[in-house]
Amino acid sequence: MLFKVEMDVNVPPDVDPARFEQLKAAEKARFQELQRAGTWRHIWRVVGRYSNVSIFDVADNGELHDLLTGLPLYPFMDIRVTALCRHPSSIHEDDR
Ligand SMILES: O=C(O)CC1=CCC(=O)O1
Repeated sequence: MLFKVEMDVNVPPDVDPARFEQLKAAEKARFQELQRAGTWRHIWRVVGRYSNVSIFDVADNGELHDLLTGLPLYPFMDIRVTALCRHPSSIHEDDR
């Protein structure tokens, strides 16, 4: 199942900068692991914001929930999820 996931990262003003850099490094490592696995299919930066738009390919809602809530930056994120399905005109067989 494909999902569009929009993530806004909110950096708390009082966060320890070194701690936040550690969390960002952990987030990047987890992202690249999931990207290699084909689960986190795409990511784009939203211009001018500390936000991204991503496409996830997971088995079900529960898998996506567990994955998102386990992200290192999850405590600092606002997340919006939109379920997607294949457009009938798509030429891509894997759009589902
Ligand atoms: O920078 C972000 O938008 C948050 C994030 C997601 C994957 C990653 O490496 O950082």
